[in-house]
Amino acid sequence: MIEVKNLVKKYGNHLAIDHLTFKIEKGKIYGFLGPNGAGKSTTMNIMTGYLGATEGEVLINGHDILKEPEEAKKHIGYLPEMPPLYTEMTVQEYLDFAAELKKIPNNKRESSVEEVLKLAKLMDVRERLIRNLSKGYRQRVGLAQAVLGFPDIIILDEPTVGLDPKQIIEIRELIRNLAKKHTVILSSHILAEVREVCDYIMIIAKGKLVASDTPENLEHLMDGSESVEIEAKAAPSKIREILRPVTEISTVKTEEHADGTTTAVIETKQHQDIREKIFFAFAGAGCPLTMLKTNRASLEEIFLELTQGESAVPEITGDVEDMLSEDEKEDETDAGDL
Ligand SMILES: Nc1ncnc2c1ncn2[C@@H]1O[C@H](COP(=O)(O)OP(=O)(O)OP(=O)(O)O)[C@@H](O)[C@H]1O
Repeated sequence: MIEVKNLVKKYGNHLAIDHLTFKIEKGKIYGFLGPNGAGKSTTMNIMTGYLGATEGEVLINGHDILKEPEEAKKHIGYLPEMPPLYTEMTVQEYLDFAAELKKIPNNKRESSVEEVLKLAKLMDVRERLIRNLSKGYRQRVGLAQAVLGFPDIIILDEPTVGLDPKQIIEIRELIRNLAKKHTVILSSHILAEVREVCDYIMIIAKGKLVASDTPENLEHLMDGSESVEIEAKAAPSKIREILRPVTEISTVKTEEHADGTTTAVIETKQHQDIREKIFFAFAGAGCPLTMLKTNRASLEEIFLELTQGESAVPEITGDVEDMLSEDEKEDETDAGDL
């Protein structure tokens, strides 16, 4: 569906995209995750034909975005980071105009615009001038424009920026609904958002793809990312002896405590679940286990590890309210005012 091959973008001497290669398959929600300045917007701008690449190739359903832009762009709807809205137009006028630009056939324009007005919950403001809308509503207008004509691929650069918590939930719902029929690619510096919405995450740091997988697999990705921690009433040597028959174990690190207990961090060779085996080994030896738990690296830890040294880290809370930046919180107060 989309193939990005060896993409390089230099701004002067600054290497913003450093040999990016990836494929996007049909019918999933993909998330570009990375700190500010990682190269997400640049990649999206190149993929949608807004920006030329220094090197490399982008194929959209087999069409080169630079060599056959018209054919390639037919398949894409794009919400850029700063949507170029004509603020002196009403919402309706702007979407009619966008439908014309997208070459939606005359007899389908009205119904197509009507459909996206409903979808983006813009019916009540359709006659308002865009300049009088709050940031949240403007974002919806940009989204409606991206979805207009229902292209196969919908690319959204930071789609929830500037929205209030209720709107964020609504837009996420909308994205999930879109994904039933379309391929959606969105970028975000908010980890919780990407984790919640996306089937597949691509982590970008300093213009490089540092990881790409499902959220679940990413959590298994890092070496030693899964380990079992136990505490038992025994000396370290006894614990090692009890664990010896469990062949899946690769390393055991022990720490002895003054109360006669020992904690041990046990790692396996291939992330196998060995909790039951550990339990029965200790039970068989008549040695009381006082604690047994799995330590898995969270996606937050993986993100930080992979993007270490970047200027900023993602917001990592799961709570929508907490996800708002200070600017966005200010917006929140007037988001309902239109
Ligand atoms: N027009 C430009 N001229 C020079 N440098 C640029 C330009 N646009 C982007 N950059 C630089 O390229 C790098 C990647 O920027 P980009 O906007 O793609 O990152 P991003 O991941 O989208 O970040 P953000 O979330 O802050 O938008 C950054 O270092 C940025 O400063």
